[in-house]
Amino acid sequence: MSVLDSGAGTAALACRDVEVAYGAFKAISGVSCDFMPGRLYSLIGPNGAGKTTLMNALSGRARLSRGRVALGGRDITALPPHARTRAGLGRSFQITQIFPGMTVLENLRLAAQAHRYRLQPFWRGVGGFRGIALEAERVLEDIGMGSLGHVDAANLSHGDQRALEVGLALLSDPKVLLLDEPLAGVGHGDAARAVDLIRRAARGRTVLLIEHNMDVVMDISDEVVVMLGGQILAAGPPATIREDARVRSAYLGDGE
Ligand SMILES: Nc1ncnc2c1ncn2[C@@H]1O[C@H](COP(=O)(O)OP(=O)(O)OP(=O)(O)O)[C@@H](O)[C@H]1O
Repeated sequence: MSVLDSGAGTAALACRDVEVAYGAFKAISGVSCDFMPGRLYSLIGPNGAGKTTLMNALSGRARLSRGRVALGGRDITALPPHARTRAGLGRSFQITQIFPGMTVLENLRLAAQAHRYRLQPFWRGVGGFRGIALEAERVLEDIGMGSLGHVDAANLSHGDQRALEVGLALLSDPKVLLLDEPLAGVGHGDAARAVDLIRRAARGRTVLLIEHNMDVVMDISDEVVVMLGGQILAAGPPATIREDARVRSAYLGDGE
């Protein structure tokens, strides 16, 4: 099913006629998408195409000048980012949100605690603390960093820091996960591990990924959404996108 189809069951995340304007300049306009449950989507396009702006519009970090966003059929257009997270929309944290001077496990525990507190502000008790510790340890294993729990987060390799960022996003167990360039700065040797992590993170959830590495995009995606000039140029399975003449001339054929 194409991301541009509508009315074919409830999308995990959807937007309709979304526009984000900075003054007179429309960074994105007329963007409508359905991201279906359990599927992995990559958002591609040349620099300045509007990929990050669309992701910000979905996560609540960019103000819409027009359009709607829905999560599991519920209109979340008016919700701020933290309320969208609580509703099941996760986004990978930026590297600056990892606390250096704290271990990997402490970072995960702190994020788990913050998430629980947002869900239930008057949450208390030893059982709760135990739950947090278990959640942090589960995610630590999920991101393949079981042996690095006691390492200072500041001393992690770039690849491990990106993996920890994904782990922080997984603590809220989101139904939909937005990942903005999770492979950025990851060395060639770590890329296969990062791809494996994304695949595992995608199990049972919808993932939307911004990624510049075309080999990874074509390998990992169920569907590829191509943006150009603030609009969606094409969307479909990797094989279809690879053969699309408009996409080739706009993007794939431009030497990237
Ligand atoms: N806060 C802002 N104020 C003004 N213009 C902005 C702002 N944020 C983004 N833009 C502009 O909106 C357009 C889309 O930017 P965006 O970052 O979404 O593109 P992108 O596809 O993510 O690019 P890249 O691959 O380089 O990250 C660009 O022309 C950019 O300069």
